[in-house]
Amino acid sequence: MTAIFKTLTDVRNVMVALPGAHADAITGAEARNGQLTKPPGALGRLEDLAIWYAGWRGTDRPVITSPQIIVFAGNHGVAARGVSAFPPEVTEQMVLNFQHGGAAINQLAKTFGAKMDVHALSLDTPTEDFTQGPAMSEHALCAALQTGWDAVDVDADLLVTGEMGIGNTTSAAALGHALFGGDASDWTGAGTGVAGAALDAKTKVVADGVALHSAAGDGLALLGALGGRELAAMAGAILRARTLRIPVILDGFICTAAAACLEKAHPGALDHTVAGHQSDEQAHARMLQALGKAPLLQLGLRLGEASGGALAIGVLQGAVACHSGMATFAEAGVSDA
Ligand SMILES: Cc1cc2ncn([C@H]3O[C@H](COP(=O)(O)O)[C@@H](O)[C@H]3O)c2cc1C
Ligand SMILES: O=C(O)c1cccnc1
Repeated sequence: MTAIFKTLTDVRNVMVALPGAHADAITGAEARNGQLTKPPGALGRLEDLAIWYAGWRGTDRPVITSPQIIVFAGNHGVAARGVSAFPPEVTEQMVLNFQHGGAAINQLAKTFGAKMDVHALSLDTPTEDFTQGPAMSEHALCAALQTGWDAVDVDADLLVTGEMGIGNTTSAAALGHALFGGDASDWTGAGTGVAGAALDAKTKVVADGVALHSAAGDGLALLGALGGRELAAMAGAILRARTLRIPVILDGFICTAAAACLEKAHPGALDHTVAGHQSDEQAHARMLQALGKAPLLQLGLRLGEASGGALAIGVLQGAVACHSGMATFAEAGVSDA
């Protein structure tokens, strides 16, 4: 299925018709898991992961051959408020770095055999400062969702979405606060290294933005009011992956905030996703908890770019390789209990 997003109604129409996992494949994978040459449960969470992956791929013995990583980049009007330790031009400079293979995510994509695509979204036109009005119009939001939707390789069998956008931890914090409540300080963190009075000012920007837009509407409306083009594109890609039954590994705080908008708009929209890691950005743990997602890794990363999600590809590859490649007790002639 493909879709053209002209208005948010078009997006909502897709969200009410999302496919689920294949029940037969789950049943088959559970049965196979019970016959593999290991004590029951000895592969811990890898067993659940493999069964989850099998369900979405529709086979009890899946393989992962074509992981895709997509990094979306966008610029933020709110960056003019001094909310980042780095200037906005770094967004475009890092896009060039991605294209030349020099960023952390390039090395991780290569390490885990993933195809990596980079999409820069209107970098010369930052979103509006969300303390003054909505970050994006409905038209701009839909265009960014569409970019993400179109970026997914229909032949991929695993997707990781990531981002680059100076100022986007402020957007993600505002979304967390608007979607899940609490105080602005619960959701606002260091990002690239903001501390002290600058962190207090960043927290106030988050509080002001959420106060202005708290009545914007559902998760999609809040994504438009407080998000950024790269966040909307990640949401669009995650949604497309769901329609294609491509499992998704979420990256850090910003990716999770974008994904959370989908879950809030339509509970269950993230059932085809796992949390790749828990970022060091202080509010990521809270956001994962609110979504009921237990991270696969916790390595103290606070980078974004899809880096934590990329590392988790290796964990999922390991889980699926064991599940699909191991001998059963009967095949190996090993006595079971
Ligand atoms: C050189 C560099 C590379 C990055 N790669 C990811 N980010 C990360 O930092 C930014 C978010 O932090 P804040 O909200 O504080 O601006 C995002 O671009 C994110 O992907 C980077 C940041 C920098 C400076
Ligand atoms: O968790 C993240 O994705 C993150 C944290 C800090 C800075 N950039 C990204």
